Amino acid sequence: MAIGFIKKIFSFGKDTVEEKPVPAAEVAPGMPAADEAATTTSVPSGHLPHRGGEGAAEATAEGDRAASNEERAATEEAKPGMHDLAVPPAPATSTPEAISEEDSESAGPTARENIAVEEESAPLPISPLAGEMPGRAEAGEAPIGDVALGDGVATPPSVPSGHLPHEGGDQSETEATAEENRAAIEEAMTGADDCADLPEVTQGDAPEIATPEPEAELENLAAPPDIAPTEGVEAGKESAPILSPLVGEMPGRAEGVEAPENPATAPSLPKGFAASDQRPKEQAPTPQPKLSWYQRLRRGLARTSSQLTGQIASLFTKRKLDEATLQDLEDLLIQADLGVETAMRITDTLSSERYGKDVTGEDVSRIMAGEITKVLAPVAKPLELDLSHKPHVILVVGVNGTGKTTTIGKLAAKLSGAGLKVMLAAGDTFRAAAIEQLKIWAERTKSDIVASKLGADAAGLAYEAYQLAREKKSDVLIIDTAGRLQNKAELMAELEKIVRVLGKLDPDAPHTVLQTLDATTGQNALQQVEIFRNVAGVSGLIMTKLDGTARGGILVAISAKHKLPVYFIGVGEGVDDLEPFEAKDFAEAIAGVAAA
Ligand SMILES: Nc1nc2c(ncn2[C@@H]2O[C@H](COP(=O)(O)OP(=O)(O)OP(=O)(O)O)[C@@H](O)[C@H]2O)c(=O)[nH]1
Repeated sequence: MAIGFIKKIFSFGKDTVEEKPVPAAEVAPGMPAADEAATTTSVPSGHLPHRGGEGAAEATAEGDRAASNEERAATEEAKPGMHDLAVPPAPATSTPEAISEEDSESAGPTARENIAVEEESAPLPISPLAGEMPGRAEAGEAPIGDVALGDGVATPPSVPSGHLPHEGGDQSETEATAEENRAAIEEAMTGADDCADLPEVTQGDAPEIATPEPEAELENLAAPPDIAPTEGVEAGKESAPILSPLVGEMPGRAEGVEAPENPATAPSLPKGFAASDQRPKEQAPTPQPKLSWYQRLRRGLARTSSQLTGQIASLFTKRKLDEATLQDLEDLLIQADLGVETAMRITDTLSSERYGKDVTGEDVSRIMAGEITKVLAPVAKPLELDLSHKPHVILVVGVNGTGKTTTIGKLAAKLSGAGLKVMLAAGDTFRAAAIEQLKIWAERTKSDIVASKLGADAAGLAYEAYQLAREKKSDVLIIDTAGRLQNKAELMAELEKIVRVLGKLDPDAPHTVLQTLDATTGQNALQQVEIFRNVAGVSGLIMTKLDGTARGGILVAISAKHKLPVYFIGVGEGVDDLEPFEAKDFAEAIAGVAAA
């Protein structure tokens, strides 16, 4: 094997490629020959992630999600081993280092037998949806760890958007087929705009349970023979045949009552009359052109900026700049989540330029945009991939619903679109819909996928996925994780374990730990970063949902405090709605000044 080879540093998002020699010692076990590493395709955009963090702040509960996370803990307790899954046609494994101590029970070779690897565009089976899975229900039903994927739990037709329900509901038998289920999820994942306002399915929404077709079973995941019927699910019950009503019972066909032949036919007018129809003609709706990502960003931040500019304008009406005004301005900026540090930067600059003089709202906005840009510019960095790792491992972490799975899909699309070999690992083993969602993303983006069943050990899955990605010579492995509140100690410990287990295969892995932040969150996001950074070594951020009613100011406060790279921003649910983070664009959008 060649010792000296070229380590290619790929910057993903911006800029270009940098080459530097790598000492042989850096080559991970199982690494391919140097020439293999060097032949990888170029990727869009440069910066090395940094890891680690300072002391964690005390966490606070995030009300409405707390209950479901407690259930997750219960699910965790009750989840079965992975050995009850059927063996997939897995490639031969060379386990470079055995997992020992407390990790061995989950990440050892037995776990390997239970992982399903699906090649790109293989037909996928349908799995039950998140909220309908036992162990996820609000009512605290017992988890059914033994239920393999493919035990179809269908989406009720009213399930909104790509974010499938987290909460459970009553279960009932339906005629839904696996295909319908899958179609519903796919539709939900694409119908961003249409679904944005739909309510989340709650416990009372009675999700439906589909009777799975035998062929719809996962080819490599089988239900164990001793599967117990879960509460609310009547296993093996035959569905009643659908009977059409008798003719006499049909509306308008009751005995002796014949429906008018054609009620819609207008009577013919006598000679000398003419029919006129004054009703407004129905206009075919003109399709709205999709806004550019920048327009969506500005629209998303409009609430923050218009509130700020409105308040600033009224503060500076016919007033000379004095101490009291500066103090009022500082308060406004802090209320907009910008953080004390940035608020003081802005007031200091304003004071040094205009103290004792007349000041307009526009003056303030201009200075504000400039100072925010200065805070954000150092963190607006491309996501750098070191493809000599083969694979570069990206672990995606964050609180529930912050957009991890969706962001992984978007990243995979960019990477595989650039010719890289991508593997996804469905490490969110708590939520069936998350597994299904990731499978769909894998299919769409022509990525390989490693998935296991609901309730499987996430650290074991991550370990197996890493080994398989090495064997298949994937360029990038992206590992999804279950969403968790930052104040749930046991779930955070599980995340720590995933990181530790990956480190057994390569001490530098995971090479990037990405945290997704929901832009609509506000102040809590600061604390999320603090805790996840300490537990999982977050090395970079992606802020999602900046197209919604975003409170983007918090990203400024986070950047000022943590100085973590912000790689991308999410501006929609579609596959292309992920943009490299640009400090100036973002600052101008918050300050409400026109792009220069
Ligand atoms: N508008 C908008 N919606 C987004 C964006 N990113 C994700 N979403 C939506 O947010 C919801 C949650 O996204 P997921 O990707 O399921 O979030 P998650 O973090 O994986 O969720 P858990 O698995 O519960 O932890 C879905 O409806 C997504 O379509 C974005 O940039 N803009």
